Amino acid sequence: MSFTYQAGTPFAGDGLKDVTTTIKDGSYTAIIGHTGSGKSTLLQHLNALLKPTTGTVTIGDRVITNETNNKNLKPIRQQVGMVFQFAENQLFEQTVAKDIAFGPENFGMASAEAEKQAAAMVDLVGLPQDVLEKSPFDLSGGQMRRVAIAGVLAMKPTVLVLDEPTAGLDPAGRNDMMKMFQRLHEKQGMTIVLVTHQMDDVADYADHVLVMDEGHLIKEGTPREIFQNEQWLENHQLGLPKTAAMARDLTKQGFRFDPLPLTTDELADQLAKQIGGGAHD
Ligand SMILES: Nc1ncnc2c1ncn2[C@@H]1O[C@H](COP(=O)(O)OP(=O)(O)OP(=O)(O)O)[C@@H](O)[C@H]1O
Repeated sequence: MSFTYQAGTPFAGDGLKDVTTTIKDGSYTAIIGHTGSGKSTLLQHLNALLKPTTGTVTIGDRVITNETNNKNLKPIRQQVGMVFQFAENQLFEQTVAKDIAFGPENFGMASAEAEKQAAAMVDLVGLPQDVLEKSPFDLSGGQMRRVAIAGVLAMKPTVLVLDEPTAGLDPAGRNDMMKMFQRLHEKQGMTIVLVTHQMDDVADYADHVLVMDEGHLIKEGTPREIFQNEQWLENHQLGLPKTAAMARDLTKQGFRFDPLPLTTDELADQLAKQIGGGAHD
């Protein structure tokens, strides 16, 4: 598919060009690429917020083209939950419970049922029950973002699409949030699609990676395949995960790594072997 912003006007601009790919059910897919490469534009096609200018997007058994009627898109919006950058900016209700219940109620769920659902979602995102009656605006930034995510999860999506979900959080908050998505992926079998500039998160969590550049999908594969060629990454303004960069630096001191470790566990294992067992003895 291809997508042109403001197609047919003098302001037309390419967003995506000839992108062909499949995001598998149950996968944890990361989308990387430098600023303006088309990541957010691609995400918005995953729940038909944008429709392809040419070509098709197939979500489950629904085929979206430029001609698809907006009326037919509601089930897709329920199935594919979208967490935008700085999702907390979209909170607006008087209480956390009402904010989380807003989506399900809008989709026809009875109010009492939706509030029960809100209580369950607060648990799922790791917030205490007493936030339910608070104003979302009295919470910390990290808590507000969790409330926004709870509102998306309340729709019971099978796919969770995340656009830089940890931007602006401190390291501990980032780590907690990434662990939360990992739990949803592992325990509930959710398909996760993550746009990120954090190569460490790609190495730690993703099983598949799409690399975007100037609206094109220029490479896809496992994290190991994507991170195997540092020069190629540099040419596309991308870096190595910190662990891999550290291992590469250690090769200058005589250490040998094959393959280059992508996670701290892999680095520790390979180092232990080379320094006589180390902590593993
Ligand atoms: N609403 C818009 N109208 C016109 N052009 C747009 C619009 N949004 C994005 N674009 C253009 O489409 C291209 C892809 O942008 P997109 O936001 O998808 O990139 P991105 O990879 O998500 O960038 P970032 O990492 O900065 O979020 C860019 O050239 C951008 O300028």
